Amino acid sequence: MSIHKFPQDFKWGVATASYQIEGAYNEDGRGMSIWDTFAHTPGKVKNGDNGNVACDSYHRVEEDVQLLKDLGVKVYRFSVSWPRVLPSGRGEVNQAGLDYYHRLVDALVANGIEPFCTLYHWDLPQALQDEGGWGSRGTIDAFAEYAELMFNEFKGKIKHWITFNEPWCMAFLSNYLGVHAPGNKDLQLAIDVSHHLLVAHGKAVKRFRELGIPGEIGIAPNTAWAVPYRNTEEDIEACLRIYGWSGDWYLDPIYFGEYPKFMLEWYEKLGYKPPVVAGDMDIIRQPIDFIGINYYTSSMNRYNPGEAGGMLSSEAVSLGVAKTDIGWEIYAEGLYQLLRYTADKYGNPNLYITENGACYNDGLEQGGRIHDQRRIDYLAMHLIQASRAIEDGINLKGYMEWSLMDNFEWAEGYGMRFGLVHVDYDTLVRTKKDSYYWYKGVISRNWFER
Ligand SMILES: OC[C@@H]1[C@@H](O)[C@H](O)[C@@H](O)c2nc(CNc3ccccc3)cn21
Repeated sequence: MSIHKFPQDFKWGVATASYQIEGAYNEDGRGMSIWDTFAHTPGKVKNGDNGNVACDSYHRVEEDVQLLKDLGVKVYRFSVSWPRVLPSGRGEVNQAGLDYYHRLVDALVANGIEPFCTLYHWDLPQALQDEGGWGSRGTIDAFAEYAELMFNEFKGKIKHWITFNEPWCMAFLSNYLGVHAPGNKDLQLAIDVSHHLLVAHGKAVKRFRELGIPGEIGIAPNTAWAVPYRNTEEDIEACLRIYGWSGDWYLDPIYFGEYPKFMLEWYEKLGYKPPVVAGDMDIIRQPIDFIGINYYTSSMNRYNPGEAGGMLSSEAVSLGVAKTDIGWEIYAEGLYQLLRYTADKYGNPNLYITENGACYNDGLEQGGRIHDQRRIDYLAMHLIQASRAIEDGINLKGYMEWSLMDNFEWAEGYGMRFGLVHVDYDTLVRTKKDSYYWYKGVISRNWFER
């Protein structure tokens, strides 16, 4: 057994997202989002689930903040529903929507919890999608205006801002693979979306600086680590393309002002390229204060130019390790390798683990307890790697576990549970799981033994 310690000022937290927990999808002036449209479309989400009610967090601010206070977190990462504050995506503000986030932020601050605000966690106003969504350059300025509204409204209250959660999901999962809203399957569109969101990110960061908003701003790519099947150039390059796809493709323009050459050449070989307009790359490369790392799993990849290798000629093969209940392989070493790679490539910037967690669908036992020992084991394994990274000089500043509570798991619906707190979706009763108490202990001690 060893002791795993963390710095005194380490920011322990948990994360959620608006569409996954709020509900109240058609209340108090909220506009429709692309996820309302997608989830209401038969066949898109398992069991026909949707976020109409979700965890009803819109009506349970005090109850949920009490869960956060009891847990002892220093920060709470949540996202804002853009159509709740701007029902049409731009123009008329919905004051009731802003009031909800003021209630949440004021309750957090009153309980000594720092709000960590994600501006965009996938719920684009449907009105903007009707004009082309992220495939249209018009959405760039709409986002910049939305961001400016939120910066001014919460100036001094919210001091940690994330522009986008997982650009790869916004672009490729949603517009090339078609798994998420709006469900397109068009590679050039996905490349266009990637570029437009990067320009939107840059414009928002630029306004953040120009407005003199106190605090820090960053972005949270979902960076998948990949292990080469064989130590060959072909398999190593197949791995480079995997995390180049979801990480470097977004972080290189921000840190270096240009897309990664090896990925550009790959796409151009297939006949695709980003729709760069003069001046775009200078906007994108606004300096940011941190990178958010969302890490869950890794893959083992090998070169395969055939169908199994897909668009990147990179085929995933099993790591031969245990999987969580959603089928993702458990590979904690991948978290360390990803942190190392990111620190080495981008000049050891401040990093937060903005998401890390596990899907285990343990249910209520006799006596109302939920014994999710597998989640505790998963978290411990990954926190060991986080502590190792800090000891190796990586500027890891915090860890936000996904997620505070079970919630709407996108195309999987409510069948996949990631929460430290169990939610009964019939009664909406919250029940703390064993992992909640374990994580509470880690936070209070700032170390753990394993
Ligand atoms: O799937 C768990 C969470 C999800 O609930 C969060 O909203 C999202 O930010 C999130 N990202 C990942 C990793 N990337 C990913 C997302 C969707 C499908 C496959 C992988 C996992 N998660």
